[in-house]
Amino acid sequence: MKSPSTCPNTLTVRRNPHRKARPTPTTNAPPNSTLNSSPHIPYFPIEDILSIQIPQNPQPNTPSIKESLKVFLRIRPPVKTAINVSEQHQKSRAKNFWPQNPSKKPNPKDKILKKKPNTDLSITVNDSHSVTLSPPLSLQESKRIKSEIYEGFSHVFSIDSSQVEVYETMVNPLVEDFLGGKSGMLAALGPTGSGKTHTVFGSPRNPGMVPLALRRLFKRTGSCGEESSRSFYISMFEICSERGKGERLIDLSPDGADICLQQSTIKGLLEVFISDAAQAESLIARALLKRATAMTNANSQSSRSQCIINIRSAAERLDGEQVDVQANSAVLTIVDLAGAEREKRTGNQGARLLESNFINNTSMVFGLCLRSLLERQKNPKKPLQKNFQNSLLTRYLRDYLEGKKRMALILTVKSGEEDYLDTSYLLRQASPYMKIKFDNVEEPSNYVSNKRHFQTLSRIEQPKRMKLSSIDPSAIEEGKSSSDEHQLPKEEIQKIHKLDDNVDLTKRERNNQIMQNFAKALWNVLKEYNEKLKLAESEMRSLRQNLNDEKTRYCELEKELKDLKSCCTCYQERLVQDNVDEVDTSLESRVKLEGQECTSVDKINVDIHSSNFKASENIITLDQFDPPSGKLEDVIPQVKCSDGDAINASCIGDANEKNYEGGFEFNTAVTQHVDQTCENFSANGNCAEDLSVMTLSEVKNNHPNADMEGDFLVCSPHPLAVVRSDSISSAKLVLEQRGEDEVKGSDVDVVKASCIGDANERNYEDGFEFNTAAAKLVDQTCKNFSANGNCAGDLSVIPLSEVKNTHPNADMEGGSSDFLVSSPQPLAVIMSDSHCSAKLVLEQSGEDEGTLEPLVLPKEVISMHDDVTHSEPTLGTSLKHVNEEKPKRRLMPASTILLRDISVLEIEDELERPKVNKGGKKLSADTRKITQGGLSLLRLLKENNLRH
Ligand SMILES: Nc1ncnc2c1ncn2[C@@H]1O[C@H](COP(=O)(O)OP(=O)(O)OP(=O)(O)O)[C@@H](O)[C@H]1O
Repeated sequence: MKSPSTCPNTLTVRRNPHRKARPTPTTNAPPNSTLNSSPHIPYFPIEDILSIQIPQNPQPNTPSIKESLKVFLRIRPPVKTAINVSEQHQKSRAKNFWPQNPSKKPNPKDKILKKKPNTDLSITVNDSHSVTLSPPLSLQESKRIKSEIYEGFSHVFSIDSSQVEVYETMVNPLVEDFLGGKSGMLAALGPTGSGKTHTVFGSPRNPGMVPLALRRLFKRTGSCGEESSRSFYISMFEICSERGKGERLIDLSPDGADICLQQSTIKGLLEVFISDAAQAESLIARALLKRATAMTNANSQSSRSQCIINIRSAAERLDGEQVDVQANSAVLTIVDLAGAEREKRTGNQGARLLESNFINNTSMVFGLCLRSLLERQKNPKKPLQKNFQNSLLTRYLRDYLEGKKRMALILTVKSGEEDYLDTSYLLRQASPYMKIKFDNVEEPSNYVSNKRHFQTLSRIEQPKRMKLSSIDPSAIEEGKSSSDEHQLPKEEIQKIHKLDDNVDLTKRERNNQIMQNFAKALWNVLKEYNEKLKLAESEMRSLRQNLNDEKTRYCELEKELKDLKSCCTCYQERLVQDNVDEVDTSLESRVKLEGQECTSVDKINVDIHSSNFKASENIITLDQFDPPSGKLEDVIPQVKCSDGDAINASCIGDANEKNYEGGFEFNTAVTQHVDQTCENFSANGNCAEDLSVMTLSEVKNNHPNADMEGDFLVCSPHPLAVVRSDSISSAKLVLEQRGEDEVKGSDVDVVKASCIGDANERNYEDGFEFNTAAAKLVDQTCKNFSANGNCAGDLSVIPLSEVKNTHPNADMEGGSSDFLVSSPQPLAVIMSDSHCSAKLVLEQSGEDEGTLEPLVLPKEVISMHDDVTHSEPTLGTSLKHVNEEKPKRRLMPASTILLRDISVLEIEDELERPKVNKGGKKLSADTRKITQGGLSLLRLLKENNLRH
């Protein structure tokens, strides 16, 4: 046994900063302007508000209210060793039945326990602000733990301090503040059995803080000395563990139903109207009976839940009636936390142990919140940890734990040596709390600043007023059975019924305040936006001005450019170059030329680039021309190969300068045919195609290897094309059908063909004959190919030299001067530039492409040209020479070159010749040269010539 005077050899002083609390505010609450004011609601001072310049930051001169968190320490006197737990249980059972009968006098038989002398105390009070904690000798020796001094407490209550003393020092200031309109919270913390419940609720003989506060609230005397007729609402609930897994809220009021926490608000919590202390104490006694308690090794009646009591004032009106000023009334909250437990000491097992965990966790979260608040106050940049989210208790007390509302802590510890560890743990944990300051807590609600008022309002809807209709009968009934004194007076009930009328008034006033503040904030925001808007507008105006300037400059430059272009002679060439560049990219797959676009075949706008055209207008619409006199088939025998029904054709016609009309006649015929074809094709919607026109010379400029001269190309690349030469000595028609569907199973009706016709001046008809034959051959080939449906292909023109390079096995003649007009997928027509030879190469694209052997045109077709070959040997040779220089790509068959010289055209002679067999059969030298179509064409040309 250690002597109390014995001091440890070494001493550690744990210093806490000095308390900087302001003196407790005066208890004289300012007059409640809200309640005393007339019910008339003033007009909304919008003008005044708008003229207000709200400072962005608080005035530096305004002193900020800083209050330290008040931390009190109470030491429970040591329990007499003779008292065992069961005896203690017997004793403490009375606690929960408190007050059994407030009128009942203390039983003189009740023994007052004599305290053991302080022989084995681990904690001693140094003064009203500090204590010394001494480890038991065993620990001092074995673990070399030294004594520690804890100081900085708001007040340390001596071991034998009475409840009243504690109340007066610790709670009464809070109560006075509460009456003055300030909310406040007191929380009791400490290890199990240290006296938290005793301090908060006490016993019938030693009423704790709650009953003492209630008595104080109702004992507030008026100026005449009589008791005031104040009234309050009280609510109580507990948070307990639900089978160790979750947390559960229980309303402890007599008629409490299910409640839940939403944000920081308890939904469904009943508030009971109380008008006198006895009634209130009775309610609390009944609530404590409901509270979860259990016997542990450390406490015979250990609280197993966190218990929260809220007292809210019902404001008084001048006429003496009470008004529910829930909107802005203060709340006094007292929290009795379940004590932290060490398993070793409590011996808890099973469900009890789970409860222990819940209790310890809650205490830990509560402590973490306080620490986080402290760290935030040390370093405002540090974010406030959201620890409060981890338990219902801390969520509910969030405003307090974030320093928005005042609170005080009462730490309870046991003084025994065996309690050293518990005490030490608590004091170490709590010692930093004293540094916590409240610098922005709410002011009394009737003279609050706007900001603080908002903070108050964040909790205003938290408690719900209990419906008297539901509580009264039970409360009065039960009150009768326990104590007649605790009945709610009927007059009070009647009074309360009248309260509802006044609630609206208060609410409206409150709304008014909210709106005013809201309007101010909104006005400031709007002002800022207005400034920004003005800035943006001026910026936009200058940008718009810049844009206009730029536009004007652009227009001027464009105009200048146009003028320059019109003056510049090389512009035309450049234009051609540009157009042909594009053509170049598509030559591999099709003949695609740029030019004027038309939306339908019926309205073909031909953009004439050539100055050879004498037409005064630059735009000539083909449909302006008279229909041709002859049938198209007469002019273009190839048409027959598709029977005219399902032909999707590309027609190319050439005409030279002199025979312009003839050329157009021809083209008109072609166009008409195309129209007709289109009509036929309109069923599958493929006819809406654009036509374009450009000179072949333009193409040639960009494609120097293309064997063309001065020709015109009017084309609708998809799928119609009309190419007109500016030389009447050559004409070409390309008939083409596209689309996979047409190919399949087609013989005559559905033809997938690529037909190329060449004709020179003299052998024009032959050329068509040849092409007709070629087309037929292709048709035939297509038929062969239709089985695998690969016949859909575009036309392209490439020189045979290229084919030779890539297809060395191809049986072709004419060397590099040959042309290949091909439908790469899968048809290819290769035509020689020599009249004596012509070839058709059938080729399948894709992987098989290289494996197919070129298809040689039947002899009878080739032989058609023999005469021509013989008659024009030099031209073929010369062409070869030309092509050697330009080995690459050519758009038109070389035969067109052979036909270029209009001067050798003997139209008269040609007209005299007999018709050619359209089937491509070999005819006599005199008759086979000109077909009926050729005759028509030549007739037209002649007529045109004659006209000129
Ligand atoms: N200051 C005191 N004076 C006399 N008795 C006290 C004092 N403090 C506590 N006691 C007694 O100690 C016992 C335990 O106290 P109490 O139940 O209040 O502890 P607790 O801290 O609430 O424990 P728990 O956290 O387990 O609920 C009670 O019987 C109580 O009457």
